[in-house]
Amino acid sequence: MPEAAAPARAPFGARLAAAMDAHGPLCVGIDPHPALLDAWELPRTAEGVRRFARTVLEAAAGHAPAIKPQVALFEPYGAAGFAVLEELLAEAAAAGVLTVADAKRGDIGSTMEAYAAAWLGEGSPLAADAVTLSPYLGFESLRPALDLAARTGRGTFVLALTSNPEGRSVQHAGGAASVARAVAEAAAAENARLLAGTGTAGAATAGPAGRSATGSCGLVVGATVGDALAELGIDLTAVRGPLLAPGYGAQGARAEDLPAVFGAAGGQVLAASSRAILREGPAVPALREAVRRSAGELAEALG
Ligand SMILES: O=C(O)c1cc(=O)[nH]c(=O)n1[C@@H]1O[C@H](COP(=O)(O)O)[C@@H](O)[C@H]1O
Repeated sequence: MPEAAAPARAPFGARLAAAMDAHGPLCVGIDPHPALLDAWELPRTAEGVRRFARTVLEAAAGHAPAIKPQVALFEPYGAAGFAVLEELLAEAAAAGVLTVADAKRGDIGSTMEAYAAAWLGEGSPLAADAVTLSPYLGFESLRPALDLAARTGRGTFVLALTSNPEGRSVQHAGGAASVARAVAEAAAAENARLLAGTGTAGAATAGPAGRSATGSCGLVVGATVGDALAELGIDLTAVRGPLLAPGYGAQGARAEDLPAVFGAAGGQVLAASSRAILREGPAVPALREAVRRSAGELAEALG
């Protein structure tokens, strides 16, 4: 797979920190569930998904630092669905909104190279600012994506403690030496390496405490995980990277719950919300109001 020359793009960690300073800690999920398309009186087709995604982007632009399209909900439309995703990523870039492709990729290293090229590679039509990754084939199996992200100024969010209750059975395994803790420590090592290096994968910023030196290797830590961090002895401030926190909104976590969950790492949190906002559509003003309300309560809770 040919790789185009690396661009003059600031590292993802620094770009996200700046965007969060400007617009707060909300990532708007774009999850075009069939039931939401019905509620918005849109067809269950790629064209329906296109109109849905454009509407959400219009409501979010200027009011949230990032959007997170859920790739699974574009996939059922095949090539036409991926074409809509490509358009959305390009339109978000033009609107100055960062994109997190929620693809949860993870495979053996040689295959991971191809996933990395698709979601993080220069010139790829599906390249986003960051992609979600699953580390359950071993954190180092993600190396091709981590390295390509560093070269292209893009980022990764690696699943550590997911928002669903079933996640515990794998992520808490090992007790004091839990799987989740190993993932967090590997991300911390990655960011330490990148921040000490050439400056291509993270950068010092003047943001609030917790974002003062933000690497480009983030973690996914659900807003619903309760006291799991204390229970497992995980220090997320040591990760020095952004924390994507789904579970806020439709899955039950409230903004006021976040300080207790994340403690001193609150400044690193980018809370993701999809259905709780999307249910307010299809009118752009109502959606925008939901975005502003969520962004406001998150900013107040996280400081
Ligand atoms: O990686 C994710 O974003 C993710 C990780 C996780 O632990 N839990 C989780 O809900 N998500 C995603 O975040 C979104 C949550 O959607 P809502 O529950 O509608 O806000 C979905 O697209 C999920 O796939």
